[in-house]
Amino acid sequence: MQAAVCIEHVSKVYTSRPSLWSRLRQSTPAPGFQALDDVSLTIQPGEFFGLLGPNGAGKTSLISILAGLARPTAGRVRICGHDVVDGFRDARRALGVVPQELVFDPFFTVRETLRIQSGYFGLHKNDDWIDEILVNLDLQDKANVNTRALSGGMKRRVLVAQALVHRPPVIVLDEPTAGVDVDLRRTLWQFISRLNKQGHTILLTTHYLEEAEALCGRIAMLKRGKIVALDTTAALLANVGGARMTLRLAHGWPAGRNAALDARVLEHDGSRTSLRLDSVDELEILLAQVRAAGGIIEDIEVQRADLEEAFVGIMNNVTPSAARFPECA
Ligand SMILES: Nc1ncnc2c1ncn2[C@@H]1O[C@H](COP(=O)(O)OP(=O)(O)OP(=O)(O)O)[C@@H](O)[C@H]1O
Repeated sequence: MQAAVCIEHVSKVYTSRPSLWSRLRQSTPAPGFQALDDVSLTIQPGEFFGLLGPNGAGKTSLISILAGLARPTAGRVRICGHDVVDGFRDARRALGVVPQELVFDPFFTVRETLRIQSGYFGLHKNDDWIDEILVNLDLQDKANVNTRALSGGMKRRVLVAQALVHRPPVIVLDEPTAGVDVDLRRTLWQFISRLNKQGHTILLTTHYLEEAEALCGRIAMLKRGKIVALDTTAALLANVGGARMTLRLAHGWPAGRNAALDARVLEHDGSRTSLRLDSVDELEILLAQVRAAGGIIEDIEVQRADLEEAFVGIMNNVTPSAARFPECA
């Protein structure tokens, strides 16, 4: 089966143009900034795939390369078999991108904006599908409203609609729910999930890890431009074990007293320290070890492990990741 998205050994280095001052001084130009470092991953048709990472990890850089807005410094990307550089038009036609930034031409209504976008793909009688998108995104009342008169959340709906006008088999959503109310989130995810069930491949970046956990079948995590985890959501959750225990300690964590205990630490946050708990049976043993190490426990909270756990653990190199890089079909 041909991959929906195939990313092979992609690197991206942003080179800064030397300033006039440094050129006059004939000083050496600053080295480029490596935003992506040998990234490889394959997304199969029909997958709901999550791309996660902290701010600046390289998610938008990767999406820009997918969309043909930036060129990789090394490596290649194919969308449904089309190279994003050599076969730009076909690759772009196979892709619908919901960008992070709200950018609109302020002179057009919502319907005009969607008709113009359809025109870019040679679709001149697209109103039936445009109407369907408007209804599904609860935008039908705004069809004839100028985009500049829309609220931020409404504008984001229009961005989603714009990405879908040409019914792309692959839909990329770059933080689509940032600054969006609960209603739109629900409407948006219902619609996107339905498109996914109809066979569309979805690539989602988000900082809302509970959304990624609920929606994505597989997840890749990026850290400083490198993939540090790539697996099914279920496997990533299984790696973090049973639960997280958070302790509030009177004099902070007794670091360096018990190496095995230190290795359990997921996160320190002021007087609170979170530990990995593999099973409930361990609770009493760990509490006894903390006390024996000199920790004075003031409060205890136990939570089931979630994707946030996996994310924090992997980013802090605590949780083993299962990075596998299958070849593209
Ligand atoms: N045009 C550019 N020129 C130079 N550096 C850039 C450029 N675009 C991005 N960067 C840098 O590349 C790194 C990755 O940025 P990118 O926007 O891809 O991260 P991100 O994972 O999408 O972050 P966020 O979650 O904040 O959106 C950052 O350090 C950023 O400052």
